[in-house]
Amino acid sequence: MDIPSGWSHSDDGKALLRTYEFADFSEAFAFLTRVAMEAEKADHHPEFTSVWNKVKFRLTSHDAGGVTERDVKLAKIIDSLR
Ligand SMILES: C[C@H](O)[C@H](O)[C@H]1CNC2=NC(N)=NC(=O)C2=N1
Repeated sequence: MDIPSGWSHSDDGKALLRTYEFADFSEAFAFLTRVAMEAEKADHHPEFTSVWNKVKFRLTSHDAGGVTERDVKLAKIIDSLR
């Protein structure tokens, strides 16, 4: 499966990973808010961790137990919101 550039597969192959860095926490959180609204629309939700100016995503399809086209689509949406 082709994945968008900037994303990688987790070691177990079950998720797509990407870390974004921002100027500060406020920028990072504003980005997360945009992602949250689009994830709701897509009915596909990212796992994420946030530490000050960095946001790390892990995309997987729980029902399928791995990466599907829904994750690839969400990755592209997230990229478009950066
Ligand atoms: C019913 C609804 O479509 C499912 O629960 C969705 C919601 N969001 C989801 N998000 C993610 N990342 N994986 C899923 O399998 C998933 N399932």
